[in-house]
Amino acid sequence: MKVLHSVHPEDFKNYHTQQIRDRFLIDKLVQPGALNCVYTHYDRMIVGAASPADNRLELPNYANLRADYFLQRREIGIINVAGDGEVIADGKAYALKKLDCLYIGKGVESVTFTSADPSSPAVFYLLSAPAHASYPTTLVSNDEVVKVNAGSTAMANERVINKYIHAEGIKSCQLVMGLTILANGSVWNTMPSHVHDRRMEAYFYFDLPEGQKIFHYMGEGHETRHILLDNYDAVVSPPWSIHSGSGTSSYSFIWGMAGENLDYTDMDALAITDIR
Ligand SMILES: O=C[C@H](O)[C@@H](O)CC(=O)C(=O)O
Ligand SMILES: [Zn+2]
Repeated sequence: MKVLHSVHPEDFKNYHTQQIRDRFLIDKLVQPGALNCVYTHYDRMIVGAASPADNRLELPNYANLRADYFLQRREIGIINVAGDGEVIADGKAYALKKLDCLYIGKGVESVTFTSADPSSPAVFYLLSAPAHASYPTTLVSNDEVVKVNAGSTAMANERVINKYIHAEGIKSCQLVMGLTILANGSVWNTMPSHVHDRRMEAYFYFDLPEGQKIFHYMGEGHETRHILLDNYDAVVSPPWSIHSGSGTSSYSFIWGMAGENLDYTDMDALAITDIR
């Protein structure tokens, strides 16, 4: 499993384009018929994707983990962003339509992924953090999840925030996870920007039309840089970094965090006029 190491904010100021991409970009995650994971040293979050074709994919026991099985000391959040699929956790099957979320707790030994129709395969985005207690495996569909309206058309940031795994939602040890859908014509996410020193974050962009790009902004609020992303690219955000994006089209993205707490609202906002 590929490893991403942590970066100091003073060093980041000197990074050129390729260094930023090498240190923070997680691309080529989604590959037909394959499961890929990247181990980050930001709160030891593993970022992955499973896209079964006509095959069954298994969450592997990576050598990096030195564990008996993947979830021996970990929990995982799974969101499907494409065709209908199924996840089987220790023999129990869960059907996930697009935008449904499954949490699987520490101690589940076998996790497998399949697509209902190989011509319209599921794409399961995966986030896994270390866990020290076992919480029940829980499926929450997009129909039943808590939705929060944010932004406005005038600011080109009208969007719906869907919160799945957090202090008042699906119970977890440290994983916080959800997804945000931009309204047609809105292109700005997470603007005004914020940081949360107590948690890292990873963004995974999807439903970006072919030929379009995401400008994802990162860095300390007074020292920002950008990185250009494609559909199905993920990017890690260190605790000292803003994480905001604008697209050349509307899009959606999955956000996920791990760290000190499960409080979604524990954020320090920056005034738009203070961003440099
Ligand atoms: O810490 C929370 C995350 O950055 C996201 O939930 C923000 C987001 O989805 C948005 O404003 O659109
Ligand atoms: Zn955030």
